[in-house]
Amino acid sequence: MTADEAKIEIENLTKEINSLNEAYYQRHESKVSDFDFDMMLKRLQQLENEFPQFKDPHSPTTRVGGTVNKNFKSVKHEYPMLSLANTYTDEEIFEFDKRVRKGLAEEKVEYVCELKFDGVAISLIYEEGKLTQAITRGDGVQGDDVTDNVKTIRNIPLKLKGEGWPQKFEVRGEILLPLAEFERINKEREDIGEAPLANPRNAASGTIKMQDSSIVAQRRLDCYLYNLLGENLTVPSHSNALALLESWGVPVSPTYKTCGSLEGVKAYIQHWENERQNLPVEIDGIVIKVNDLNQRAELGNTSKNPRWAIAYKYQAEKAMTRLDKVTFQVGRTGAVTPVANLEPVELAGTIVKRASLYNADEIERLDLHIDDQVYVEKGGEIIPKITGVLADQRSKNAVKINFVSNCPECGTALVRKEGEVNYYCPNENGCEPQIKGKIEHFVQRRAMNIMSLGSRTINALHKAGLVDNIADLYELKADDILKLEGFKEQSTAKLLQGIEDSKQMPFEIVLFAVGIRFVGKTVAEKLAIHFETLEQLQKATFEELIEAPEIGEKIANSVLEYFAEENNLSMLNRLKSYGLNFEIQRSEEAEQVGTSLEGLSFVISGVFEKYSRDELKDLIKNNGGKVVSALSSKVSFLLAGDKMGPSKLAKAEKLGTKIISENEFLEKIGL
Ligand SMILES: NC(=O)c1ccc[n+]([C@@H]2O[C@H](COP(=O)([O-])OP(=O)(O)OC[C@H]3O[C@@H](n4cnc5c(N)ncnc54)[C@H](O)[C@@H]3O)[C@@H](O)[C@H]2O)c1
Ligand SMILES: [Zn+2]
Repeated sequence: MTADEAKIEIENLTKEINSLNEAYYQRHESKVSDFDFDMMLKRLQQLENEFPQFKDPHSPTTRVGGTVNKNFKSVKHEYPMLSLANTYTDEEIFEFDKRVRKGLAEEKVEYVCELKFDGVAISLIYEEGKLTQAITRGDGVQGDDVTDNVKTIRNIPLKLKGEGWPQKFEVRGEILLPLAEFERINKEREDIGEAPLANPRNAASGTIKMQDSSIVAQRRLDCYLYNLLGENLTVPSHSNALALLESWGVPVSPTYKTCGSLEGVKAYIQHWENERQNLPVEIDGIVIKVNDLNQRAELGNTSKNPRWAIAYKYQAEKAMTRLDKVTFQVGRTGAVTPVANLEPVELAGTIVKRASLYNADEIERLDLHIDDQVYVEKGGEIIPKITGVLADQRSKNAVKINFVSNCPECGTALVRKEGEVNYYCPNENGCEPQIKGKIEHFVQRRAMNIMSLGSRTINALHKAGLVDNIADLYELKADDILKLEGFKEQSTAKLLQGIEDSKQMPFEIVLFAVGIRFVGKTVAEKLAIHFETLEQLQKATFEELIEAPEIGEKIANSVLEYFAEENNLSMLNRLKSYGLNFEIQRSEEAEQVGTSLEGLSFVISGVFEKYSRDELKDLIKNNGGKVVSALSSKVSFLLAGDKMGPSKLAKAEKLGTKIISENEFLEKIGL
């Protein structure tokens, strides 16, 4: 390689890696696989070693990849938060061990092996046994203060157990989105027609940087801690430090192991290579660390990594195959998603025929052509995805794949709303998959649970002209159903009974089942509890909607749009006339325990520390008080939490409504 060639390659790699880092750390997106990324970085390192004269002083090989975000207060780390050197091969583990022993003049070395959790790094600061600050890694020198968000993570202790902790210390670890939770969130996103989150790691890093802590709290993040730092720590080794953390109630994964030799390290790597499938969280490898803290100090750090540790990464399984074509699916909400149809190929023990392509931008980014050779990979994603295209193997006249401009089902021109990645078919009431999808959504187990109504029956009913929307279900007659193929007396009676039983479903389920965009199961529950009746929900203004707990602008707008549609109103009216529930059923057992609030009415606003808004609501009612949703001159108190809207405060002041805090309120009822 000539110097000129090296210069060009160094420049190109530097540029590309910087841009991948930016996507990864700022936008929580992986444009290439981690393996490809690591290989690019390694190549750059090699070239820089050979041609140091062309090395950019800010080269990504010398810096920790993350960045600091302007939306958070940035905090300088007391001790830099470094990255880890990584490898995918046994030989390099061997080399690492050799380097370590040489650096320690052939002293005896003990290693601790840990799982390499695939989430986001976090540093927690405890003072007097209390959690006072949580900071992201950022660029390694300074990070973002995300304390409010981290406090919502249930297994992170806000107060330590036991005693004898140093006055101030730091503990570092990884915040993760458990796989089950990742799947739950994606199921819910599917319910409301939103694109799924790509993988647990990117979802965790996106979540921890959210501005609204209440949304963070809904996503049940988890955390494992693995590093204790501070002045005047008396522990001699890392394994002692881990034991100490455990005794204080800090969540340490019990999977770590002390190994006296490289053989032990290798056995650990092998064990977890298979066993990791059974973990509730994702790992991307294991970390090997020198145990003795004095030896660590002797070895020291480079500008980017400690010299006393290395990560062994497992490679995601990958396969190459041919792209046959791209088909376009229309969902219940009208969202059109592209799917890659592949020549079947084996990947991680299963045969893969399809891969998700997410949206139009993804097709464009991959620059896909028919018959392309593509790489498919299974990461945290359930459906495999295309991670690369062999563009140089493409024939000259290959046909480029473009996103369709009309609905593949009904031909209507697709629309793309500003700020959204998806294209939609706007023909809500005339597009087959949307019509059937809405009915399927309504009857599913998690909604109205009419299990006698499968998608084949829905198809048949629709084809026979009996059912065009969910309200039509309640007008079905035995005679009509009996005319359908395969229906006898008994199956017909069962179907009608299932429909009849669904009338008992509570309001919050009905609200979810009717399929308002962005109103998933949890959101429907929140809306039902807050507004109590359909009538009140329907009357709610934008301001009143966003006042409801955990309801943001996007949901508020979608609810408003839904009720502005004449078709929806007449359908709701029909459902009401058939006897479906449109009012919350308050449990009668909620006993009244006191009368101290009799004759008083309350508006609750903001975020509270000790009780949720619903709990506060119950406390008011149980003590004889009344909760109302809007301020007026008749309201006795505004129970105000954090982050209350300024307009509400101004209104209360104008009306002369008394404002009380959570603590004052609790005192009032003797709690
Ligand atoms: N696909 C992409 O586009 C892209 C872009 C940038 C970075 N990346 C990936 O991210 C990596 C760089 O990120 P990085 O600097 O955070 O390195 P890293 O994630 O490979 O390793 C360092 C991190 O590992 C974590 N970790 C998990 N378990 C640990 C344990 N038991 N002990 C110590 N640390 C533990 C810590 O958060 C630490 O900061 C790259 O190697 C690449 O794989 C991918
Ligand atoms: Zn259509």
